[in-house]
Amino acid sequence: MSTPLRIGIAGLGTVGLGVIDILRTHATTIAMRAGRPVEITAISARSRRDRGIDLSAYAFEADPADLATRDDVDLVVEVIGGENGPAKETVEAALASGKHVVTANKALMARHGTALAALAERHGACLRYEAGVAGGIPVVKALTEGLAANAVTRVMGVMNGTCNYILTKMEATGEDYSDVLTEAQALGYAEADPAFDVGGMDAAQKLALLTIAAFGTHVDIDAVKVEGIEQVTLTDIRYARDLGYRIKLLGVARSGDGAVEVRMQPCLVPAQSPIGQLESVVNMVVIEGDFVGQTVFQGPGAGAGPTGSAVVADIIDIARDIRVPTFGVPVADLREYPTTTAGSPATYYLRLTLEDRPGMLAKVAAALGQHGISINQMRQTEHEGGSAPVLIVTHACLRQDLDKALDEITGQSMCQDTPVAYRIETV
Ligand SMILES: NC(=O)C1=CN([C@@H]2O[C@H](COP(=O)(O)OP(=O)(O)OC[C@H]3O[C@@H](n4cnc5c(N)ncnc54)[C@H](OP(=O)(O)O)[C@@H]3O)[C@@H](O)[C@H]2O)C=CC1
Ligand SMILES: N[C@@H](CCO)C(=O)O
Repeated sequence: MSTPLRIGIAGLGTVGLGVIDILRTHATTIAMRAGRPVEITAISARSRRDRGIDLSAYAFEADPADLATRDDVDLVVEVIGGENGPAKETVEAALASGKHVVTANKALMARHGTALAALAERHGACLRYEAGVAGGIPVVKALTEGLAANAVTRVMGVMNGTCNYILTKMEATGEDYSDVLTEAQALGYAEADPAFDVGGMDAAQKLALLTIAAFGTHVDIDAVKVEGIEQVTLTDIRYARDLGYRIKLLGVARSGDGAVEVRMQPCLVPAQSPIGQLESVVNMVVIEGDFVGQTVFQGPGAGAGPTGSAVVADIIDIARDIRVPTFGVPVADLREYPTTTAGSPATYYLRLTLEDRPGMLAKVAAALGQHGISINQMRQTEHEGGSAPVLIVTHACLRQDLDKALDEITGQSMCQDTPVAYRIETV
């Protein structure tokens, strides 16, 4: 029998327990695929409370950094979470001891990934993070292996299951935003602090990781333009639907003009497009390469099973001694490439709540026209009291010009509410 790969699991929450379940359920198959047994030897969590399964066969470490340096651990699974603190200390301790690390922690990887990858390289260890990007979808592997022949031109997608769950459930049931968020938390989809989900940062971290692997560049997570879904209302979800669109928290990274444009924001996409049809916790990542064209990856983006599946796949690769650099190329070969938030031209959806008096629409059209923005569609919906809700779809324009026009409209006190503007993305 070949030497087992011995695993220490730091974190026994949704993902940690999912990993243990898969390693136990498929122990025989995994051993055949990995070419050797994969055995859990040690675990760590904050408390030793009952987790509904028998964990007595494994050594327990109260401090996950101690687990990381145990002699009977060859590979550490870090599923604690957080960009610093115990997660970072555990991963650093493991890599510095030459132990492999598999993590689901995109916050850690987006902030410190290249430094950690360099540490792994120095100590001859592997650092993998498939589960950190789009849950169960093997999209990191697709970029760093399956599509390695290509120059990537664009990566985009829906990468936060919690947000897609909220947006689609609100649309289907009319339920309140906060009630649906509570459901997503109960299902184990949300981050420990769900503000990372609904504020867009969780998805932005995933997009940053894909950008590094796709374009071979360093990415400063703080330079990524991030907007969340907290301000998205059922009213806009329904109006967008009436116009043939759905609102998605969409991430886009594209190269051009000597920079990479990276942004994560709520956008309208055609309702009939593959991204427009995504329901519930499902994620989708679209990768475009110069030789392959467009490839589309779809699957569950969160939850114990899908995320555990990605963690275990990384473990199996390491057990097989497959050594792919963390971001597809050695850290020294990653380029400095500016990240731009300038944004390419796009059409926009606008909702304005105008005062219901003569000449208002003409003033709006004039303000848009003065900034070179022409109107493609305009629809006035039912009047409410003294206000007249107006929906506008523009022709392609730059966001900075639109913002100037909206400032002018707001400055002239024509609107009773702050104007709503969402980019309409070509997908
Ligand atoms: N949930 C999901 O669907 C997905 C999560 N991820 C990522 O996976 C990681 C884990 O997420 P998830 O499982 O949901 O998180 P949970 O909050 O469910 O679990 C976190 C675990 O870490 C343990 N922990 C926290 N602090 C310490 C510490 N100081 N020492 C030891 N253990 C500690 C907790 O212990 P205790 O239980 O005792 O409190 C808990 O078991 C995160 O990085 C997350 O972003 C990635 C993809 C999907
Ligand atoms: N909170 C994340 C987990 C998966 O990374 C989500 O909802 O997508």
